[in-house]
Amino acid sequence: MRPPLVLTIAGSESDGAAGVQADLKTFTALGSYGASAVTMVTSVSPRGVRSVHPLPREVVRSQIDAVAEDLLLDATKIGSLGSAAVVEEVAAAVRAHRDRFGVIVLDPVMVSADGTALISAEGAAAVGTSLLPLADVLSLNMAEAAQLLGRPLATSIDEMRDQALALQATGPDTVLITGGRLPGEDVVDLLVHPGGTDLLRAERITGRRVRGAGTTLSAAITAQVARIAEFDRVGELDEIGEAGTADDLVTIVASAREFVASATENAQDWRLTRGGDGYGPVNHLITLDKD
Ligand SMILES: Nc1ncnc2c1ncn2[C@@H]1O[C@H](COP(=O)(O)OP(=O)(O)OP(=O)(O)O)[C@@H](O)[C@H]1O
Ligand SMILES: Cc1ncc(COP(=O)(O)O)c(N)n1
Repeated sequence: MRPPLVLTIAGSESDGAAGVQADLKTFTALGSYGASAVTMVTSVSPRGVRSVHPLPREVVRSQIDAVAEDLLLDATKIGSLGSAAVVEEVAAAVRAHRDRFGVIVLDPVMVSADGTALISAEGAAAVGTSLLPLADVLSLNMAEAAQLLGRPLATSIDEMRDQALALQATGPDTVLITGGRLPGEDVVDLLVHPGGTDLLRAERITGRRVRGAGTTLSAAITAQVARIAEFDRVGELDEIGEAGTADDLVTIVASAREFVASATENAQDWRLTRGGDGYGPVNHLITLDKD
């Protein structure tokens, strides 16, 4: 017997709102065992990013190989990578044993919420050429979609759909473009999958500025994918109802969005900083809240 097992390949983010820290908390909150391979170290506070240090490629490779050679992974999330060298090393590590990583969810983090670049231009280009073809699920915001395609930011749902289809053509079966940046009363995310296109609407939460929602969403999708793989393994798919059918990813994404929305709402009143300002995290551990 074993729990759903998930690996995150991503950067450390010192204030715990995004990056590996947010991934591991989210995996835990959703019942998965989380392993990690750290790709870079960032010094971040709610006021912004102070420094970004990609790790040497061999350090990243060694962590991935150690985990993938020995642990029975159900799913892997790939997040922030920092440099073209690390992107290429991660792609090489995955290609060497593609079957050992389970379902791969790629969240190609490019820019932090305060506008700081988290990867070089060559690194971003390498994500497009080397990692997109290896991903099963691509989860990204509108700015990341535009950058990967070399197009302007989408200004309508139709343009989001065109960009999602263009990204799907590069490899991943399922592409989720999140629409936090598209103005409107509702937030609309767009999901393209083998069965068609779905628009996922939710009421926009207004209030304090949030950081880490995108990271938490892709981590929640990864954890749910692993949970379904685990139910499948032990022959208990019936117990989770719809989320075990052909519409898996639509249901999984919808439930991951609900998780992020509750985690965002729940942390609206948090004041973690001395000055009380800056971007606030979501409450990743909302499922463990006893109140
Ligand atoms: N104001 C909001 N109210 C409700 N949901 C939101 C809001 N903003 C974003 N979301 C949801 O959060 C998820 C992440 O979306 P977003 O487009 O903001 O990604 P992001 O830019 O990577 O986020 P972040 O930089 O905060 O991590 C999506 O599911 C989106 O619908
Ligand atoms: C190491 C690291 N990873 C990711 C993000 C951004 O995440 P998000 O897009 O969720 O704000 C970040 N700021 N730092």
